[in-house]
Amino acid sequence: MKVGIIGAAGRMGRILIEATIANPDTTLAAAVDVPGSSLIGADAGELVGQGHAGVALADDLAAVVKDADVFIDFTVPEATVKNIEVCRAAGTRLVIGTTGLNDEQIAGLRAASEEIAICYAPNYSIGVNLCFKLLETAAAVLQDEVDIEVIEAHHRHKIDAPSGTALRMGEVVAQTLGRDLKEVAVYGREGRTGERDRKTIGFETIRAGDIVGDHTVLFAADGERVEITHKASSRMAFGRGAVRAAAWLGSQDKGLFDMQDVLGLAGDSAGWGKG
Ligand SMILES: NC(=O)C1=CN([C@@H]2O[C@H](COP(=O)(O)OP(=O)(O)OC[C@H]3O[C@@H](n4cnc5c(N)ncnc54)[C@H](OP(=O)(O)O)[C@@H]3O)[C@@H](O)[C@H]2O)C=CC1
Ligand SMILES: O=C(O)C1=N[C@H](C(=O)O)C[C@H](O)C1
Repeated sequence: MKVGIIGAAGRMGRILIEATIANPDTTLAAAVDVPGSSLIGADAGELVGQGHAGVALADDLAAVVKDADVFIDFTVPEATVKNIEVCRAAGTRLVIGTTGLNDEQIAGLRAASEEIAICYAPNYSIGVNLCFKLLETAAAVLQDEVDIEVIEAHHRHKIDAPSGTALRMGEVVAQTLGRDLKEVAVYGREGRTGERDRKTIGFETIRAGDIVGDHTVLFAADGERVEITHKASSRMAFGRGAVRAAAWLGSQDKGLFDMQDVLGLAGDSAGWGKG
């Protein structure tokens, strides 16, 4: 499968180049970053210390969109929205890891997936996707007898909060409990808050240092607590998963999928394509 990387000079982009080169099912065919970057024209393989790959970093997706079967986009929402349109016009598949898209941007993505195959997931690590299933079980068993809080920690460079993964964890729990996350979410607390309402789902965000990505969902009852925690110690956990998704997406013509589909875990869960 010929794979192109968008946001190739970024933290995840570099990892994705490495992961694409390392995966026996994928070949690096294109790499794109933002116009004006001093790295435009550099060889993508050399950029990540993997030797010459014969793929020069481009600054215009439209110019290289036909070079790959699937593109992987880990950039910013505004760029992702434009990239979706370029891929839609070219009929090229897209794996999206960018988080922080608003409802309107997600609606656009959903519309594009009627013409091309799109995989969109807030977290491509296998461990986090397993946690989504564990959260369904925990919420179904503990039901309305617990207070639920989602706690996440990331590096100081992260620009969106809460993380896409934390929001998805909240959605999975809320959907299992028959609640609407938009109505019950509480984002941080300050001042005289009053007693906690058991129906709410709280989110706490930490931004510090070089934390790759930690997520905990806390279910607290009177007398006991359950915590489901995932800690990423390397971005390669996300990179390997996203490249696996790209290889999988190659056999799809159109539709909206997420990492649960790639791993065969999709069912009643609250994936992007399901809600
Ligand atoms: N789903 C998942 O598993 C994961 C998702 N993420 C998400 O991925 C996204 C990127 O994260 P990260 O790699 O840390 O961020 P970075 O800022 O390190 O990388 C983003 C890259 O995209 C580039 N870029 C910006 N605009 C464009 C454009 N129009 N065309 C091409 N490239 C562009 C940036 O260039 P410049 O810096 O010059 O603006 C930068 O090189 C975030 O939304 C993050 O939350 C991260 C990890 C895992
Ligand atoms: O920005 C990051 O770094 C990450 N973002 C994703 C998110 O917002 O959930 C996934 C991962 O935790 C790393």
